[in-house]
Amino acid sequence: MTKICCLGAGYVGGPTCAVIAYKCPDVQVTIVDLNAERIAAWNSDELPIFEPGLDEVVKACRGRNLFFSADVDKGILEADLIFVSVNTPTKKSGVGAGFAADLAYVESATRRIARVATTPKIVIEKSTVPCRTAESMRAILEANSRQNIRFDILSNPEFLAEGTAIADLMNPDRVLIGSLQTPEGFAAQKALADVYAHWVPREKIITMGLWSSELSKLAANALLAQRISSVNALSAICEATGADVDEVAYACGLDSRIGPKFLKASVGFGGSCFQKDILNLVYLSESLHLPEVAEYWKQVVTMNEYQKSRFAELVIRRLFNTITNKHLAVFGFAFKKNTGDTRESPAITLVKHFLQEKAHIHIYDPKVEESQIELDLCNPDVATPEQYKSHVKVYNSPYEAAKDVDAIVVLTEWDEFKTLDYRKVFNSMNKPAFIFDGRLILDTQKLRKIGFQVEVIGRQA
Ligand SMILES: NC(=O)c1ccc[n+]([C@@H]2O[C@H](COP(=O)([O-])OP(=O)(O)OC[C@H]3O[C@@H](n4cnc5c(N)ncnc54)[C@H](O)[C@@H]3O)[C@@H](O)[C@H]2O)c1
Ligand SMILES: O=c1ccn([C@@H]2O[C@H](COP(=O)(O)OP(=O)(O)O[C@H]3O[C@H](CO)[C@@H](O)[C@H](O)[C@H]3O)[C@@H](O)[C@H]2O)c(=O)[nH]1
Repeated sequence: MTKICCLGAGYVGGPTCAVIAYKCPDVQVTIVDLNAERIAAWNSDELPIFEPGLDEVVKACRGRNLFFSADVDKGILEADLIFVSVNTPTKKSGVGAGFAADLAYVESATRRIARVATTPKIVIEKSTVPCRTAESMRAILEANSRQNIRFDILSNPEFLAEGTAIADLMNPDRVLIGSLQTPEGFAAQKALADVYAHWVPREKIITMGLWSSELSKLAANALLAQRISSVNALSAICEATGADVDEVAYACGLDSRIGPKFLKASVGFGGSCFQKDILNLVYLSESLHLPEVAEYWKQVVTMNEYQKSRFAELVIRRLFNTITNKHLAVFGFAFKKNTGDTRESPAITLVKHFLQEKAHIHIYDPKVEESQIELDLCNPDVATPEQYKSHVKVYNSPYEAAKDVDAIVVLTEWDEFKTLDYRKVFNSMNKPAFIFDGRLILDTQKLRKIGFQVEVIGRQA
């Protein structure tokens, strides 16, 4: 029986390896993590992350061929294939601070594999890493291995999006496997391809060299984020001219060369990946002495910041140029719908702007825990604990959150926001009652008929 171990039971390691176990009953999968609390949650009825369909997958194979454990060494010792799916955040200090990926977790995981392994291993980079990281991993493994053990390194970047992770994993557009172009590299590539081939058609499993595979992951995220910044840049032109950004995106998306996906204007993209991976690409370009290339990609992030500030300024301007002591309901705190993840959520930046203006914020999100909101806002970058206590309140219902507020600001595109009883909401609000749709999901005509003052990204009032 093939044995797989995954280092890192996070948003990627958990769902990815759970789906492997689900689709490959003949493979034993053990997901390990240094964080024992997270492992305990994976072994409980309340999984540590919310992802549609994940519960069913985990419950179907946990204890059968899927195991969650804090015993990292045992997982490494027993496995034939080891996924490294640890976090690679943007560096906060030192060389490359604010841009480069912090590879400390990848390195420490690699050193642990080298120290513990007693049999040959195929080590698979699942984390998103800068180009040529596999080379450093190989050097560490070869220099630190106790006996003369063979390690083969593969790059197998993950393309799942949160909120649709299980569907993406069950039916991926492609599975990418990079390896050294040597007979041993090809053999390792085949061993991993055979696992995916349990459910992914062979023609969707594509293979290439290590460096192309590593770079493809950064490139895919950069191209996706670039589309959003492009449509958001157009949204500013629409607001100034009377064009409608949804109509413009629709017209452009019908061109088969452009395609309709990822052209939804918004208050800005969030999530743990886009900004981090573009900054990583910017750093890589600078390191390669390609300043024009670096500047080009950096603009995608600059535009995203501009979009968030632009929206905050719109709210303040429409509320008669001051929101001091006004009450605003923030609908949605997650970075997108169908996830409880708040990493780099635009809501954090928007609330920061509002708190700087001394507004009172009522937050409602169907999936984000109050403790998470406090963690995100109560930090030196956003608000002091006193400010948080006196100016932020988290609610369990959108109706409660909207009571006695001057404005509602929609920041996440949760489906439930489309079908609320807005007459009831309107009646409970201060007048004039404003609603700002940062996700273009609401029926503005209906809202105006009720009496709301409505503002939408990418459309004139
Ligand atoms: N979140 C996504 O949607 C997504 C999608 C594709 C790729 N990625 C990439 O995948 C990687 C992981 O992302 P994530 O969102 O799952 O991160 P995460 O923070 O949710 O999970 C990472 C986990 O790794 C654990 N860890 C760190 N060092 C370890 C070690 N030495 N041994 C065992 N466990 C260790 C941490 O405790 C943590 O639980 C990142 O490189 C990210 O860029 C993320
Ligand atoms: O047309 C769009 C599409 C998305 N977004 C926003 O963009 C952000 C990212 O959304 P999405 O890409 O759907 O979610 P992620 O989970 O961040 O997934 C991205 O990042 C992952 C981590 O690298 C990759 O694996 C995925 O392929 C890539 O889509 C969110 O704030 C969305 O609201 C828009 O504003 N407009």
